[in-house]
Amino acid sequence: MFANARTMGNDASIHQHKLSSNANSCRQSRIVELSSIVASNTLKLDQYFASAGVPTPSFDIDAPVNIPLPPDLESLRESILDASTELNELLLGPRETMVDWQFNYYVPLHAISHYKLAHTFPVGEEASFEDIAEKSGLSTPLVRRLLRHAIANRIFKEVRKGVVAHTAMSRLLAEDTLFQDYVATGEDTLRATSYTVRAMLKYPGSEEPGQTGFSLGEGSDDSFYQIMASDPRRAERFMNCMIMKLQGPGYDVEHLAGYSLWETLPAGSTVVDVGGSHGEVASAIAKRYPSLKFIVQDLEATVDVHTHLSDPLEGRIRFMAHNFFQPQPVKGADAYILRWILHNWPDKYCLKILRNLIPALKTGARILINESCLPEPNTMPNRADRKLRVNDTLMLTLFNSQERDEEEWIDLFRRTDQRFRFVGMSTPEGANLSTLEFEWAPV
Ligand SMILES: C[S@@+](CC[C@H](N)C(=O)[O-])C[C@H]1O[C@@H](n2cnc3c(N)ncnc32)[C@H](O)[C@@H]1O
Repeated sequence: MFANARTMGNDASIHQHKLSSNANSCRQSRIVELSSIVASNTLKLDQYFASAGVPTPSFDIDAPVNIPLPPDLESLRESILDASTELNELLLGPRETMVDWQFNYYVPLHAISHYKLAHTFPVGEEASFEDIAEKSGLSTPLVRRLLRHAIANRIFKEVRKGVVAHTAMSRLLAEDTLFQDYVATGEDTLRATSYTVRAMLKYPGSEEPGQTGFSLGEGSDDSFYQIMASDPRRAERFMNCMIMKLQGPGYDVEHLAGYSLWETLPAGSTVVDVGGSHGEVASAIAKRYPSLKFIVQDLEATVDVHTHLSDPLEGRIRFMAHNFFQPQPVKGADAYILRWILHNWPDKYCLKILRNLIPALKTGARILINESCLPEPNTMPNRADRKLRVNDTLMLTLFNSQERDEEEWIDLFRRTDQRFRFVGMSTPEGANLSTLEFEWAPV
């Protein structure tokens, strides 16, 4: 009887195999389709690495921390990442995909950051858990547990039992100060994240920057910027974290400097960059268009320290302290830029910022918004879409603000004043930010 059952079982599995082979010969399953995308595109990348003499990706201490690729191959890399993520999640299945078993990934990272564990021995050398414990003041068992969690994520490696060495990732933690600040800031962001729904419950529908997950997590009614202003080191850490996040071609100011409006402006035109920070955008446009003049406005504390410009730009770029919640003092300029300003503010405050421009606007003046523009559903590769949605929720957590789609941007201007005319939107190849152009058209 047992023998029969075994035979039946074998027959059944053979039958099942035949069925799935037949199905596959009719139509490839999604997982096979994805694995083919991964295989063929990875082969192309590997051929490029070999022909360009670029090392293939690795976590060795000397490995490049970014993968340097020309734009056409960058899109190939994205397609591999998208396909392999989908394949991974299909094979995990719905339940395991949603169960975030890495929810405390940041505990070892924060411990490494606080106790400077990556600094306890030089890159290229080895250290025992005991050595690291002695230098950090933590106990050996705690160091072992925390580092083995990190090691499972390729941060350090255990070269022999009880002895660790650096990988490319632990090297970043040891040597890259921007990256160190990025990790340290993650602690603030995680706390704020875990308070987001609590803030929504406590302040339903709030558009106040002091009623966010961030503020609630801090036990404060102050906004993110007020809290940062009270702690200069924390503010610097956050700024470094932003600099790190924005490295790479997607956020390059050259995308905005290449915008079509600049070449149509008459010689001597004035462009105002509202909240223009260090003047990077103004400098990039000024270098390409020597006949344009710029005024960069920001809060007093920011503009004071950023007055060093290269000679040819001196005289064409002027810095001015201006709070954009006050009426715009530069009247009759040809264009006003707001790059990455409005996504930090809920609609209620965006309306105030935009209405403060109106008394200064001459007929035909252009307002350029340079911001993320959320895509229509199902129009963007999944990884890029996830990044945008992560940022949108982060805006909620930190500011009670949001990222917006094209319709929402147009609607924001319509609600500000019906006399704004939408001219158009463009997103250059490879840019993470879109430019939306509006014209002041009172008649
Ligand atoms: C996300 S940054 C964008 C900076 C710059 N536009 C860019 O694209 O790199 C926001 C800027 O708004 C400035 N800012 C914040 N509140 C402001 C206010 N009330 N008035 C003027 N500038 C302000 C900040 O100092 C900061 O430089």
